[in-house]
Amino acid sequence: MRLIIKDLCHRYDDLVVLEGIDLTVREGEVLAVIGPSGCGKSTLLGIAGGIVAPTSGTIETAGAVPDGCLNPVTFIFQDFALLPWRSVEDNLALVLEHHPLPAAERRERIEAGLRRMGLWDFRKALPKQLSGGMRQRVGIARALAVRPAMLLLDEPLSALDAQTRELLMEDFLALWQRERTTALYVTHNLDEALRLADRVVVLSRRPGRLREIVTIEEPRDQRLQPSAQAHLAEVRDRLWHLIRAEAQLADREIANA
Ligand SMILES: Nc1ncnc2c1ncn2[C@@H]1O[C@H](COP(=O)(O)OP(=O)(O)OP(=O)(O)O)[C@@H](O)[C@H]1O
Repeated sequence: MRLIIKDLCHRYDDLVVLEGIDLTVREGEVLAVIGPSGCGKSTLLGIAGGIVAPTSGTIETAGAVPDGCLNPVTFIFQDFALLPWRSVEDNLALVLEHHPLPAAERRERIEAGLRRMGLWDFRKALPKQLSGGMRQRVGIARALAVRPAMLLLDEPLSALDAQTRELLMEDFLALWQRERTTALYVTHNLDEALRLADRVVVLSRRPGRLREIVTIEEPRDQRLQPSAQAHLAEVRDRLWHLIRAEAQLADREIANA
């Protein structure tokens, strides 16, 4: 599935948050969105997922959805958004509850999701009994249980320590290798963007406008190899300069206000 955003603007009362965004998330790509704090990244994601109605502009989806897709556009959140009183398997069951599925298929989807994320042995555990990384794995397994056509990820690794983040990045890489699910991935972390994304969108300071789109040419599975490092370091520098310039301008605007 692809997502086509045209001339999108959004404001909360008098606060203009996004302006003139034209953007296509292509079929099967991982598009990372970075930008200074408060520039409207989460708002853009909320609009893409239909939970925030834009002030103006259009959002369309196009293209095929996977067989058995129950919810084409599915979120993965930073805080995992699990129900604390439900076991791991019941958190997965939750997203299937309102769909008329045969019991066997329901069980199969839950088991497949749990096994895929290495959670089968923890299916009876409550979220509080799991580490942060495991909880986010439950969040990912739950998202996958509906066989989404597009994932919307709002800083999914930012609540995790560096080591766990690394492991979860490997999980995402394996996921995208296997399923090529289209993804819009909001992050503050340049290393995550460089590791996971096909393209990186840089938003300006608020109101967020499209500042630049940078393509990362290296195949994802080769980005840790020494031969890729020089070019990735260049891309990183470029992204960092863009972000830093925007953040500095935002600071100056606040100082002069
Ligand atoms: N529901 C809301 N009502 C009013 N203002 C809001 C609302 N949601 C967000 N904002 C404001 O809109 C601006 C953009 O918020 P948003 O969360 O989209 O930015 P962001 O780029 O994701 O921020 P961060 O990088 O800090 O996570 C911020 O100034 C925020 O305070």
